[in-house]
Amino acid sequence: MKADIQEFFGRPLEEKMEYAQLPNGIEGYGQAFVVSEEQKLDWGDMLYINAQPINRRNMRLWPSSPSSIRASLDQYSIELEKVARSLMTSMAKNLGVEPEKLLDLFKEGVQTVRMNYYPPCEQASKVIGIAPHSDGSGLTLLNQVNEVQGLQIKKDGKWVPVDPIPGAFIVNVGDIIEIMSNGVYKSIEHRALVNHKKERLSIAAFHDPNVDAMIGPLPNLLIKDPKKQAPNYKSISHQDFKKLGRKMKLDGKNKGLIQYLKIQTEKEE
Ligand SMILES: O=C(O)CCC(=O)C(=O)O
Ligand SMILES: [Fe+2]
Repeated sequence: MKADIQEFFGRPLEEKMEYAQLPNGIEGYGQAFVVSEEQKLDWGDMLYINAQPINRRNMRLWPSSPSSIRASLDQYSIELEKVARSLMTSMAKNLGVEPEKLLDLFKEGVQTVRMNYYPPCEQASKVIGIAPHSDGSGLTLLNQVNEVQGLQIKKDGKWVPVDPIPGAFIVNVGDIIEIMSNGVYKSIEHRALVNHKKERLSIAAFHDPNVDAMIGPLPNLLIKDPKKQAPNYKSISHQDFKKLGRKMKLDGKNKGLIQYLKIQTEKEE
């Protein structure tokens, strides 16, 4: 997977443009979160594909060269889905909820894969690879493809670098798990910086519930713990969640969709 994607991004622009995003779509080769003509663009290209369920795949936008890339993506998608489910099983247990209550929402779940390519930039400090955001997913498995540092997470108000460890995945809790766990698990705000000499690549696999799922605090969780009985987030259909998410430019976690869905308690105000 790593070698294939590295090769893909190294191909001439004309070839990559064969898989260019269609108007008003984000699937394919291009840039994410472009919502206006005026905004400053992130310093990176991406290839974004729908991976699961299989009927959501648009093979027109899956590169066919290098010749192994489709098979690699397919295998990658299947294996990562297993990892995500196993992590969610542990998370549900940790919440005191039967794993099926969470896993059922992710059955026939939507998985998308976003491959990021950040070219080097002489003036690296003046640009950003990917602007601060929390993932709108359930769970993200992030793979830093080469050993160029760039990812940072926000911890206690400060940006902390996450060093790439060969063979390791970074697990990001996304907004959907934050909502489903009623805020017990918090989605993580992160961004990617650009290196002034070296290119950087990453692959993010986003694991989302199935298209018909309702996104809201798990009812069983609310019943179980009397202290958590009040939902801290509004419930919304998965489809509306995605529609709203797409309209928002990446602008940190505090202004994102998760903030909009939060039910403010007096304590926090
Ligand atoms: O490149 C990275 O390490 C982060 C990518 C990312 O946050 C994303 O694709 O959502
Ligand atoms: Fe992200």
